[in-house]
Amino acid sequence: MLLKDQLAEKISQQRTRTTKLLKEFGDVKIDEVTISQVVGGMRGIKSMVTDISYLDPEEGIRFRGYTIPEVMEKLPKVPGGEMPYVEGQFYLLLTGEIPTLEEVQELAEELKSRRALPEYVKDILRAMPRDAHPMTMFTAGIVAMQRESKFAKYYNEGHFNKNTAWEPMLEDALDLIAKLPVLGAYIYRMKYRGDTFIPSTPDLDLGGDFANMMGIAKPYDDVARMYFILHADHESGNVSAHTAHLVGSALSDVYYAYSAAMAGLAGPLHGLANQEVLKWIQELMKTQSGGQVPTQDELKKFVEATLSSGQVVPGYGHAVLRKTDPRYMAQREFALAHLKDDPIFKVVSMLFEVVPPILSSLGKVKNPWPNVDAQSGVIQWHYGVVEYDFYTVLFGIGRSLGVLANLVWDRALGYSIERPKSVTTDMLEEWAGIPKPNHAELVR
Ligand SMILES: CC(=O)SCCNC(=O)CCNC(=O)[C@H](O)C(C)(C)COP(=O)(O)OP(=O)(O)OC[C@H]1O[C@@H](n2cnc3c(N)ncnc32)[C@H](O)[C@@H]1OP(=O)(O)O
Ligand SMILES: O=C([O-])CC(=O)C(=O)O
Repeated sequence: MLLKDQLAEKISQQRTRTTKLLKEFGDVKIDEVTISQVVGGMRGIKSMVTDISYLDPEEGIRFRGYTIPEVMEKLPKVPGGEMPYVEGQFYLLLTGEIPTLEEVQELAEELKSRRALPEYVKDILRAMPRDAHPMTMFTAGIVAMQRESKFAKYYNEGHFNKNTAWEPMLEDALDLIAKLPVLGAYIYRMKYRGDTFIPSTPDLDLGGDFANMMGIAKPYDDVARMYFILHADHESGNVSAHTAHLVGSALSDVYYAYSAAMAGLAGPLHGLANQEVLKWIQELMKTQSGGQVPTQDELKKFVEATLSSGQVVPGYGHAVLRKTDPRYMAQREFALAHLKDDPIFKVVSMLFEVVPPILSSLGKVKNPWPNVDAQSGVIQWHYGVVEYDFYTVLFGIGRSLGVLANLVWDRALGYSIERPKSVTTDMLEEWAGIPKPNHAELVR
């Protein structure tokens, strides 16, 4: 496979760099840590390494050094489509090189041969209560497939070797990336389309086949491609990527690591926010404006009511970004071209004007601007995926591209088991110079 040959070459170059850094410069300091960082979710601590993507707080994500518009322009496009091959994004993330059409098509063919979902996974999904959340089903489906792991087999047969461990990891990553769209579409059609299934079609690329299995006409194939490419990676500290890295660092295979990552993505402060945005807009449209597009004033009141009830405004704010998310802008551009008159898109656009000044006025929100989740659901809704519970599954299909590329590289570079040090509150107080509490004072 062209991908594997190119990757092998990159790995050998990168190993030299990492070995030199560790051997000759291992003691160089790159950060200092404060109490507020330790208590506050390790925000900003430079403690992980990845070359797959990098997030600048002002600019947003770059995939292997390329901005979103560059990726969209440079990756080979699917014939007859507006968007690039999703497979090309995986090629880029894994190797750092923009693939040729031939390289992407070879990878697409390879993935097609790995799509089949084991029957027992379908049985497990069917045995679950139909009202289980789609992310519960998605996560369960992934962990159930762990018995297929080629890495686990290689390890269990005693073949583990730091030089070759990336190869069975790559095998597992290819298998899982190929199967996730099938798993996602199966869950969708089982849960929301009365058990009517559409088989995978071998002549379609990953994004095109996903649209086919979902049963949604063009341009949903391009919507799927755009969605998966944009959600592929967001450097390594976000909850889903970090979880996969952590779990994988124990030499757990791709299935264990990615199902754990999906459990994190299912949290409302992370990936689930895209479902929350649509749910919240639906509530607004039902209760405040009788199904019509609300006025700016109604919108302001609704946002203020959300905040005063102690909830966050979903789709706004970010742990690292300090500007509007370029993934929001890329999807907004698509929406302006394809669904400009959609009433929900009008609300989404009005929120872009109304929410930031309100959040800024609170004086505590570090980023009042929208993130990716504020814009993705409306596009899905427009093309008929109105079951917003499902949106995080879409995110999970896309996120596999970056997270699994990282897991392959983790093994290629022999990264260690992750094990940061925890400290006690007594220790923090001592470092802060706070006198030890006197028992008599505490009782009073
Ligand atoms: C794909 C993704 O995961 S993107 C993020 C998706 N999540 C969301 O959209 C949920 C809404 N947003 C949020 O809850 C937050 O902005 C997060 C979780 C994304 C980031 O959290 P933090 O890094 O802690 O943000 P920040 O430092 O700005 O928080 C400071 C304060 O502002 C509040 N805040 C931040 N964003 C918002 C928001 N959208 N609405 C209301 N309050 C907010 C925080 O809750 C915190 O309040 P507190 O001090 O009373 O606890
Ligand atoms: O970077 C983060 O913390 C959250 C996010 O936007 C993502 O993972 O896509």
